[in-house]
Amino acid sequence: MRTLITETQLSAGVSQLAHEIDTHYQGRPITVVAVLTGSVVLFADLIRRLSMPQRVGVIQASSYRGGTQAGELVIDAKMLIDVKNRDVLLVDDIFDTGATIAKLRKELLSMDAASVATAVLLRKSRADQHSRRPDFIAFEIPDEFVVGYGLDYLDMYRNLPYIAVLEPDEIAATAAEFG
Ligand SMILES: O=P(O)(O)OC[C@H]1O[C@H](OP(=O)(O)OP(=O)(O)O)[C@H](O)[C@@H]1O
Ligand code: HPA
Repeated sequence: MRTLITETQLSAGVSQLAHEIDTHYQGRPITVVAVLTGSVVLFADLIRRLSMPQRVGVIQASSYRGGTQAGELVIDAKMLIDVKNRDVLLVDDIFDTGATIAKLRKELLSMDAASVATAVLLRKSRADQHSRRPDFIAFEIPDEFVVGYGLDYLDMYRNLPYIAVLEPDEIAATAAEFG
């Protein structure tokens, strides 16, 4: 595993992300929505650095079940709190193809959220992305499969305190052992 972003760099990046979000909202109350499962580590760190009044909620979206390529995107909003007429900040760990963020944003707007802004820890640089960029991005990264700080392969590695690239032989070894 090759470390891409250290624990110290993550902490500084999340603080900077929170600062940009604070500057944008100027103390206005927001509803922060975590995209389960990958954003849980970022979410816990981010909301404690934001200074405006917050309601917090969760929504589940999953498309990488068991693989490193996106499949069908399934959204489960059963646990989501009411977002009608609220300014929503949607928080996810990674913007890869961008499909998850794009679909969730539409979903929240269809629930009559007053506004939906998006914040991600990582944005992958790849050619075939949804055109709307996240509003707040902590780190731009190359197009490699990464794990740690909430990001998984086969639900493993979410607990790592840093972001690492999982090389193809490690992907195969993980699948053989835990798949
Ligand atoms: O930009 P995209 O190509 O849509 O990819 C990004 C999404 O993929 C991952 O979720 P995943 O489907 O793996 O579910 P998980 O959060 O439960 O790991 C990640 O947490 C993002 O939500
Ligand atoms: O690079 C990634 N790693 C883990 N999960 C992901 N979901 C989209 N891209 C990634």
